[in-house]
Amino acid sequence: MTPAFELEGETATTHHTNSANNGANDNQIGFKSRVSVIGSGSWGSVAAKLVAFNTLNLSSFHDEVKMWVFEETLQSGEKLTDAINRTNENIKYLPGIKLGKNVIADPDLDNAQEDVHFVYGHDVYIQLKMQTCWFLSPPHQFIDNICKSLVGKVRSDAEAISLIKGMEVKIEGPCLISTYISEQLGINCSVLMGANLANEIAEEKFSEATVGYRNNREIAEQWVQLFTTPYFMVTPVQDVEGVELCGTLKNVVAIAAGFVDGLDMGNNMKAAIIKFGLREMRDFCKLLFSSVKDDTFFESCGVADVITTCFGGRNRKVAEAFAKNGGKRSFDELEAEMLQGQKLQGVPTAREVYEVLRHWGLLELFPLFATVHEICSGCLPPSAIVIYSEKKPRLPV
Ligand SMILES: NC(=O)C1=CN([C@@H]2O[C@H](COP(=O)(O)OP(=O)(O)OC[C@H]3O[C@@H](n4cnc5c(N)ncnc54)[C@H](O)[C@@H]3O)[C@@H](O)[C@H]2O)C=CC1
Ligand SMILES: O=C(CO)COP(=O)(O)O
Repeated sequence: MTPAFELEGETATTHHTNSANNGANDNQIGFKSRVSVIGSGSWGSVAAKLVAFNTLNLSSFHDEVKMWVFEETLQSGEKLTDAINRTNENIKYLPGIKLGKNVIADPDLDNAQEDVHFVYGHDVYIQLKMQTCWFLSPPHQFIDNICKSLVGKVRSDAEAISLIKGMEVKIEGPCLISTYISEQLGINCSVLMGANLANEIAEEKFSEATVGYRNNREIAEQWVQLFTTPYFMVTPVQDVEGVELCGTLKNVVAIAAGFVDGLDMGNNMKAAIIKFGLREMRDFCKLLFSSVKDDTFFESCGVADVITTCFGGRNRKVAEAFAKNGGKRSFDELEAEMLQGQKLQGVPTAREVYEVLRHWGLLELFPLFATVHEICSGCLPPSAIVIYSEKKPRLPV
């Protein structure tokens, strides 16, 4: 389509009204959606790269992708945001990878929704439902503060997608991050999960992912379009809870796999852990949401993510070191030393799952999940991943 209308220096995609009937034909104006990425860790940066590649080619989106950065000062004295904008690389969390010139790092969360006035100011019919798209990718322990600082600032028809693997535990029970975002910001929130080790996708090695959506297939298709590249294949699944819980719970299984590696117990044992883990993932999901579909476990967000994280993820790696040290060095210490600012999700998730299960009196039914937390918190030695008390097998066999 020939661009015919200039707005603030940018071309819109459809027809313009003349000044005499300004307003009368406003509903013919197509607006471009703007994408903001909230979070700039290794995965947030890769996600920005994927999306920025697509916004350049999709006429319905603004080229620019703003990426909110939790500001920090690098050892050189330079601010991380300045370094990203100077080099077009996230030199701390994803060094060596160009993000795309249209990715703009910004430390001010308010700027992530700056087009609100732009859109209201022109009082137009919104052709695209997804006028402002967000996706949120900070580690889950930080989402609370981020949402609080966004409350009341996000337009209600914005669409969000969460890439966060984790969950919130409230007094009344567990709460999915996507639900939490929806409740806090009053917007719809889909999820994207999958076997997605960030460093591999950054190097454009092939990977699959799953978009979990609630009921709007059209929105899901837009997310698929925004993320899909020749090396990143995205499948929509109408099971937001199943997709998100798979992404969340597999990190606990990966910690167990790391213990097995640290204890040099072999690949067969690790495969057993993966099997037990998948079973507990399924049971936990169904306990929380009977709507969760069996097929979801066979998508990238399910078995594929468990496998890749149990073999190549950070949770596995740090848990291996923890077991090798006989549990004498804490996860916090090892995480700081080995990951240099990157964050593990498996340890806090294991604690959260444990709290939920204890609250419901169901710990006995989830021996793998329970044992992982008890080891992480120092109540049991790493070897308890197989042998619990009195040398009885703790795993369900
Ligand atoms: N890295 C990966 O391979 C993948 C990660 N994920 C998920 O993506 C989410 C984000 O993880 P990553 O991008 O890997 O992060 P990361 O672990 O690489 O980096 C840590 C991030 O936390 C931020 N941060 C530190 N303190 C903060 C604070 N007080 N408030 C807000 N942010 C703060 C840092 O700026 C940095 O962006 C997690 O839920 C993770 O499970 C999902 C798929 C792949
Ligand atoms: O979620 C991930 C891969 O899909 C990343 O896992 P780790 O955080 O263990 O690296």
